[in-house]
Amino acid sequence: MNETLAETARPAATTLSGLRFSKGHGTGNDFVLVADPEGVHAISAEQVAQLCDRHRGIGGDGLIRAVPSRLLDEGRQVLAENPDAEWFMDYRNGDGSLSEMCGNGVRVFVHFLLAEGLAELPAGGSLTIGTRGGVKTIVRTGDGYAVDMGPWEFIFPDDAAARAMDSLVSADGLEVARPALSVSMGNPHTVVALAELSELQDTRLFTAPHVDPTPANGTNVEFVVPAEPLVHDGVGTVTMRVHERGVGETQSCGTGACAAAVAIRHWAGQGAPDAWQVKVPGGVVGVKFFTVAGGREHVELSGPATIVASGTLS
Ligand SMILES: N[C@@H](CCC[C@H](N)C(=O)O)C(=O)O
Repeated sequence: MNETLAETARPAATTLSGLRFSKGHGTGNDFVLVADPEGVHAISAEQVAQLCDRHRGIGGDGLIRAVPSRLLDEGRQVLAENPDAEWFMDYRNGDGSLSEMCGNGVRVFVHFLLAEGLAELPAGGSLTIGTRGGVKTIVRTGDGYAVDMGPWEFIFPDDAAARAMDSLVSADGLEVARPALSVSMGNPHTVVALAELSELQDTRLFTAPHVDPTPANGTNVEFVVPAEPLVHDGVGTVTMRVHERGVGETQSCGTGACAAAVAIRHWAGQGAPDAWQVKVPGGVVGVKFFTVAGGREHVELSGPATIVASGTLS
């Protein structure tokens, strides 16, 4: 199991029997969702792995527990930053490991809170939630939600602005190791550019790509092919496949799409657009760069969110 983030002290694992759950996805990145308004369901890493098992469980790339921020140590830190962040997205990867952030998960989480009547998001309004990657603000869009994901950063910052690449990635199906750039969206990503869609198809992601050097807490690896031409009507387009830390290949990764847009824009240089569409096996997500008060650049991720089923664990 991926030991990425320190576990804080938690109560003994909950009994799963009788627990209500929903199943949802954002562009095919799928999650088991559990509402825990009393903060009494400390679902352990092992239980998450059981529930996310695609043959013996419900199946999912990760599990999201909705818990009031005031009932979690990490949540209380978030409340100090923003007292409006009533709900905390307690996210775990399918293998039970913690991650700081999940971009598709945030949209599905908000959709779940609304469906369960736990929060309100009136048209024109916004909802603020807590995550291990900080406070996120969400608004509705025509076909889903847009999330202010906050700022991005280079993971290996030395001279990064001047440098195109900082690591080498090898994967089954790629004959030689490829140069890559590592970007943090709260969680770690390593973006590898490929020249052709056929090369992207031939890359095999059953096993984790090898990244050298690997970011300290492991990394999610995005393989991207820029469109030709790259920009159409002011919007850049990129096609992406991803191998996620703690999961394996997934149909989509929201934070990965943001990291891919950061890397491609960096490689494209001056004049590259601030609006991107990222095509993933499970659909399309939008990424935009914008400047907030104080001059810092933030990334917005947009896309759909769907709840497909709800039930009770036996
Ligand atoms: N699929 C997510 C990212 C989930 C976490 C990731 N596997 C990690 O360990 O950082 C997304 O949509 O961002």
